[in-house]
Amino acid sequence: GDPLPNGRRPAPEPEANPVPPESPGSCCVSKLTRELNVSNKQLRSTVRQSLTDMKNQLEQLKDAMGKMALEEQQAAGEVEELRSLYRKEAVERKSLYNKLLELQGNIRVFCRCRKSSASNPCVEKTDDQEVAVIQKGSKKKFQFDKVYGSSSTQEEVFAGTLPVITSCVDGYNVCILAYGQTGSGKTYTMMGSKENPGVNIRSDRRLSHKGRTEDLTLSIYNDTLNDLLTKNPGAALDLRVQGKSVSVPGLTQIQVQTEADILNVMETGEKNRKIASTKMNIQSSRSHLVVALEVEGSDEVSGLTSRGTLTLCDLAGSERIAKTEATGQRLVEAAAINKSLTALGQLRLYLLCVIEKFIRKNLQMNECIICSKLCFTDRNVFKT
Ligand SMILES: Nc1ncnc2c1ncn2[C@@H]1O[C@H](COP(=O)(O)OP(=O)(O)OP(=O)(O)O)[C@@H](O)[C@H]1O
Repeated sequence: GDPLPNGRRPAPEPEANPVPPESPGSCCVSKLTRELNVSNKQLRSTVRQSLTDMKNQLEQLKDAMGKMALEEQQAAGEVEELRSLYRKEAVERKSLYNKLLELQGNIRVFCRCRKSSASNPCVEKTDDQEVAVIQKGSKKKFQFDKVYGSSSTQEEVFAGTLPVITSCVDGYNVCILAYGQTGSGKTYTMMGSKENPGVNIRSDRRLSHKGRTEDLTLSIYNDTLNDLLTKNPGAALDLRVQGKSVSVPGLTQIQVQTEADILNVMETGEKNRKIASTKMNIQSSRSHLVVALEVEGSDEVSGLTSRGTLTLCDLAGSERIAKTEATGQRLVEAAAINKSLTALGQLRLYLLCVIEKFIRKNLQMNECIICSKLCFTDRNVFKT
């Protein structure tokens, strides 16, 4: 520069950014900064890539969910279609099943033989539908819808009744009657023992598995109705007939679900049953025992519900009065028993005539055979 007035030269101007002499520490920092910048860039690019991938995946997920919703809608439609088909099939199956039972005979008679003893006439099962009774040297044969031999088990007899018992769940009313002379095994067949239960307990068990069941138990003694499940079993009840329905107002009704409930109801009923002795059997039951099971069945798939009643009757002994040599109260009982059994027989005849009329009208037949044993002629006279 130009010399100053005082002859001195101006001091040189300092540099705007003087570059400090590089120390070993600052060299390391700049290297690290560079590296940091590089990894920052890489990280940004990775994050950008991940975000793009996630976006793509979200799009795919959205597509998949849309497809699933569509498929679900279609599946729901198919399920509804299958449900309605099932409903139709269930109704058809029930109707065919029950028609089959009707064709086999709406009234069926089974015979269960007991082991013959020296004092009893010899009863012998000759085939599945025939028994022979040998008495005083002569042999008489009788036909039934089914014959159970003297070695038949409780399971076998129950299996024979099972098809009609199953109808109850479909809303049909079914009645099973045990009929026979005193000591012939009616109570054994219907009630059985704790270890080897009969039709009553087995059907109760079976039906309580299939639907909601309610038990009613009553006895009929000398034309008097007694509720066997009430705390006051001696009180007589009335029978009410309204149109086609018969009811006993005030009859105790107990809901049964478990096996313990069933046994409890049966035991209470049995305890309250009037038992008196006769000449032929010390533990002779002198009353008819009626156990009615009201079953409400519902199909969870189709939503259909039905209500049926299974009536199980252990009738009083059907022996002849003269044979038992009954006198006094026993004679009164025997007369009442025989009167009610005769009424039952008359009802059977009436029912058979109704069935015959129905068959003639619907099938236009002049002559028909019902239950394989009864033959009707044109004048409503029947022969066995
Ligand atoms: N199939 C059988 N196997 C074994 N024991 C039987 C059989 N049938 C009946 N009994 C026995 O015979 C006896 C009389 O049977 P049960 O009481 O069932 O006759 P019942 O027809 O009900 O008589 P009642 O009319 O007097 O009531 C009972 O001790 C019973 O256990």
